[in-house]
Amino acid sequence: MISVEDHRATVTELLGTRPTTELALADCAGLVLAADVQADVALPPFDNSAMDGYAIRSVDVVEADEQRPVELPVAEDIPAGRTDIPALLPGTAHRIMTGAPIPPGADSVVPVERTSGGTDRVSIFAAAAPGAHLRRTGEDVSVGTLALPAGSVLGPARLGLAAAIGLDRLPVHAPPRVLVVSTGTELVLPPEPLRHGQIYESNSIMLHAALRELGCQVRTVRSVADDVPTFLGAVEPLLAEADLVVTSGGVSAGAYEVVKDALAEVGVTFARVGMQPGGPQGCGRWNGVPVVTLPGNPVSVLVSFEAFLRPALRTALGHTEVDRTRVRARLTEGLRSPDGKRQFRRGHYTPPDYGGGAAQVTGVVGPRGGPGSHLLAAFAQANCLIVLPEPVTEAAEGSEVDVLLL
Ligand SMILES: Nc1nc2c(c(=O)[nH]1)N[C@H]1C(S)=C(S)[C@@H](COP(=O)(O)OP(=O)(O)OC[C@H]3O[C@@H](n4cnc5c(N)ncnc54)[C@H](O)[C@@H]3O)O[C@H]1N2
Ligand code: MOO
Repeated sequence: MISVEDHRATVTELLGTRPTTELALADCAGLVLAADVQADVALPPFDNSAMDGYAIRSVDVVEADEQRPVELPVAEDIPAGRTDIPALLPGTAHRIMTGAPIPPGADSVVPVERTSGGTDRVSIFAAAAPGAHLRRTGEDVSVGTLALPAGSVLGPARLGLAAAIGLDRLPVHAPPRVLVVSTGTELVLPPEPLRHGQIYESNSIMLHAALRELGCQVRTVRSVADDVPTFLGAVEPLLAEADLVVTSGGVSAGAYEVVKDALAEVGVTFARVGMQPGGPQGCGRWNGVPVVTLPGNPVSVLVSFEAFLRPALRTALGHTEVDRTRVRARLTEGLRSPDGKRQFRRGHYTPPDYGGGAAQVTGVVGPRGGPGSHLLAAFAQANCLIVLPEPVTEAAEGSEVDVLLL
């Protein structure tokens, strides 16, 4: 039996590091930037108005108040997008909209609410401090500065910044093309009705969702019969277009272990990992393509994904944070775990309540469902995995345990 750490290290090494590619911004969400990005455009690119109102010289309205408004002729109208901007002459105003360039000569903007709102002449009801409601060139980003360092995870704000400085593509660690293959003669797909002995296929849908969350491109083959020639015939032609193959099922000790039977021949190795669920695992290369074989039980599939594939793929994609957030929490009920195996129980974590009189510092966690690896509905109610280390056989109610937040 191999340890969880050893198998995780093997899978991580197998997947390696993804090469760099350039992708359109819309395809970069969740990926990791592969090189520093300098700004060639300042933000804002020009001095502009933060308000709809009137661009003025502050000296022209120092005396203005509600009782004695200052009236100015409105010389120009400057909507956002106007590119020819006439200078402001002393004793005049330009009507201006939010985001429009400040005319040369103006040093302040009076919001429309503090004026009569006129288009020929305007009464200004309040003095304006120099610089009021102006957004200065480069106050957010100046030309030549580092806008985004390599290693940045490209979330909405960072992609927005890249777009704002005029980029339409970014260098990222290329998302792998993952081929997901579910095996099992018992598997059927809707709308086919279930006959006794059949079940609906669900593992490929879980894996697809989990892989998409990491930014992978996913192709699925949803129900391959437990027959070696059928399996090879369905998967081998697709290998050339895959950077990784992930299979489910057919790897334990039965008489019809299609994945094991087909892939042991080509050099994929199979072993038992000291964990529950997810004991039977395999990995290796098939025609040079990395293959990770997961056990078929649905809960085992998703727990194996969390334990091995998620950290390996995040490493491959250039993330520095590859693990789930780990917290300590008090068990709301006692749990048992097999000796010598790391147990991952599905749980529901409630964070500490810092309010009120008796502030708690530790959250609480309770299991969802038993240890059985077929209990998918219980997993669907969970928000965490409770980790009971290999030597632990009992964790009492009220004791502190490690929790991985999903
Ligand atoms: N004699 C032994 N039997 C089993 C052992 C063992 O060590 N000795 N290990 C058990 C453990 S632990 C697991 S996990 C499973 C893993 O078996 P396989 O990887 O060969 O998976 P299958 O037998 O193909 O399927 C297991 C289970 O999951 C259902 N399944 C499979 N694929 C899907 C899918 N795509 N969607 C939904 N459900 C699926 C399948 O119908 C089975 O019920 O072996 C134990 N047995
Ligand atoms: O190890 Mo199996 O994955 O428990 O059900």
